[in-house]
Amino acid sequence: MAPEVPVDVFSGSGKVCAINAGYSKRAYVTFLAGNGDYVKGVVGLAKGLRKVKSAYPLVVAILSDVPDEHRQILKSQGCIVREIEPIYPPEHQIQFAMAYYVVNYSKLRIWNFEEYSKMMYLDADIQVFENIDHLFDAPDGYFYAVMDCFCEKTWSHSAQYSIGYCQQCPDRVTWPTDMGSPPPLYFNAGMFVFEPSRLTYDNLLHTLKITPPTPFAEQDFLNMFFEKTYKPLPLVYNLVLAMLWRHPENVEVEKVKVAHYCAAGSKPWRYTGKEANMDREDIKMLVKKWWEIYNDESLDLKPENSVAVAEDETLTRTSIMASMPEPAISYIPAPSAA
Ligand SMILES: O=c1ccn([C@@H]2O[C@H](COP(=O)(O)OP(=O)(O)O[C@H]3O[C@H](CO)[C@H](O)[C@H](O)[C@H]3O)[C@@H](O)[C@H]2O)c(=O)[nH]1
Ligand SMILES: O[C@H]1[C@H](O)[C@@H](O)[C@H](O)[C@@H](O)[C@H]1O
Ligand SMILES: [Mn+2]
Repeated sequence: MAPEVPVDVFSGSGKVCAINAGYSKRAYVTFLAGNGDYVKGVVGLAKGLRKVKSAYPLVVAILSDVPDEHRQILKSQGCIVREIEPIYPPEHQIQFAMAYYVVNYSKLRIWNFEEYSKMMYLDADIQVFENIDHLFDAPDGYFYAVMDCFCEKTWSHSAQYSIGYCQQCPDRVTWPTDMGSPPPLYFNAGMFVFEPSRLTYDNLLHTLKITPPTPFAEQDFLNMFFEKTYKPLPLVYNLVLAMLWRHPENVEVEKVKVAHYCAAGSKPWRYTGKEANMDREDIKMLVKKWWEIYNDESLDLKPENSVAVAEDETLTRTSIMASMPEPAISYIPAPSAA
């Protein structure tokens, strides 16, 4: 059934904006920084979402250092490219679990994408194997994400790691009473469902200003900020690959809907098989599945839709986006499921 089309938000263009139509108030969103190879991850993700016939478009929040050539590739794959300003944490001596994690604070800008009522954030190193659109139907007012695992070396700075505690198997090592109460549930921030909101956005930025950075950067920050509204999703919605060898009893790999290639050495576009655990059959299978999607030309955006991209680029920017830096955003319809 055709959704109701509300008032045109394109200032003075007189055109009805599909962004504002009911069906397009939801979108997937990812984040891209720099001129490196993460762009491949976004292309793979765009194609993966098309393969599973997602009904919603993929917005890519990019920093200004993403080269033009990469922006064009993303648009040609049907992505909605939105440039965002970087966000920095307050200055502080801190060692991030990975030095580049500092860039991820900029992700907080996606709370300002208020023309969407609900969004699902996916890291560029994520791939979807099944349609997960139904997660948008989860009740509003919560922050949905999958619980993380604390067992990899990236966690060696933490109290959890030092005593061998992991929330994925809380009975293995019980939390010692002399360490206070056990930490609250902690999610991996590579995948989450949230509601953009100016109020939340302002609050996030304000709170960040008074919050010293910590090793997992915005992931720690979001865990703290959304502690009370966090609702855990089943593991199949974000399989952090280390789960395969850290908690095999919790994983049924054939049921996984979303794989997160975050384990050291597992990014498919950099995969060599040499790092620890990377010679596992399940890892090889998941890397192969990623490449099959990435290389599948039938999943490229069809040329007839690309024309729509070019036409839409001539539209004036919405007032909501007027504060965004150039280049102007472009809107394209949800990628065809064909
Ligand atoms: O040079 C880069 C580095 C990162 N990214 C983007 O930032 C995301 C996060 O980086 P990784 O996927 O490499 O990080 P991890 O999965 O190891 O990190 C986890 O912890 C991070 C802490 O900052 C974030 O919360 C991230 O979403 C979460 O999955 C990438 O997917 C990608 O979307 C880039 O675009 N370019
Ligand atoms: O975000 C991080 C990262 O993705 C690591 O690779 C993983 O081992 C951690 O559990 C997670 O918190
Ligand atoms: Mn990731």
